[in-house]
Amino acid sequence: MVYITRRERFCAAHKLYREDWSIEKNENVFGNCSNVNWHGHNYDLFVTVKGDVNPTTGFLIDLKLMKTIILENIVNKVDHKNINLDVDFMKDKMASTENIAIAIFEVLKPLFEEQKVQLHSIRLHETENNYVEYFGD
Ligand SMILES: Nc1nc2c(c(=O)[nH]1)N=C([C@H](O)[C@H](O)COP(=O)(O)OP(=O)(O)OP(=O)(O)O)CN2
Repeated sequence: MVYITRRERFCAAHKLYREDWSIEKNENVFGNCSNVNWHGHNYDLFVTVKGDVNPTTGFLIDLKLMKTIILENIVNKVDHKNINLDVDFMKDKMASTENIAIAIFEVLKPLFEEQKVQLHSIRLHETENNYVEYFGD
């Protein structure tokens, strides 16, 4: 079993905020991440797939194909967007790093299965110091 990883980057705005709570309660729970007028991050996204190497090509999957799948289905939808408002796969979800990573995994899993490789993990860095890894279970 071989693992291969592609990194992509995107910039996006969000806030951690529940509409059914007061501004004060949001501030108590989410701190400055609840700022009503949004804030942004430069996200680093690491997508890892696993499988067997094709003996003819030496590839697990063509990295150019991996790039295209990630760009078309994730990055083009989130880059320079508002995650709370603009992103279909984040509709009605809290825009935490955990939830974004899980949602990305759910979008990409079947697309890589079509290519006969298995999605192993999503690693999403929201800041230099904070990141989430999701393995699908
Ligand atoms: N469990 C989670 N906790 C927090 C999340 C999250 O997505 N999941 N998100 C945030 C904020 O949006 C943001 O990530 C934190 O910003 P900040 O504290 O500025 O992060 P830094 O790494 O830059 O902070 P340092 O304290 O300077 O390391 C908060 N919590």
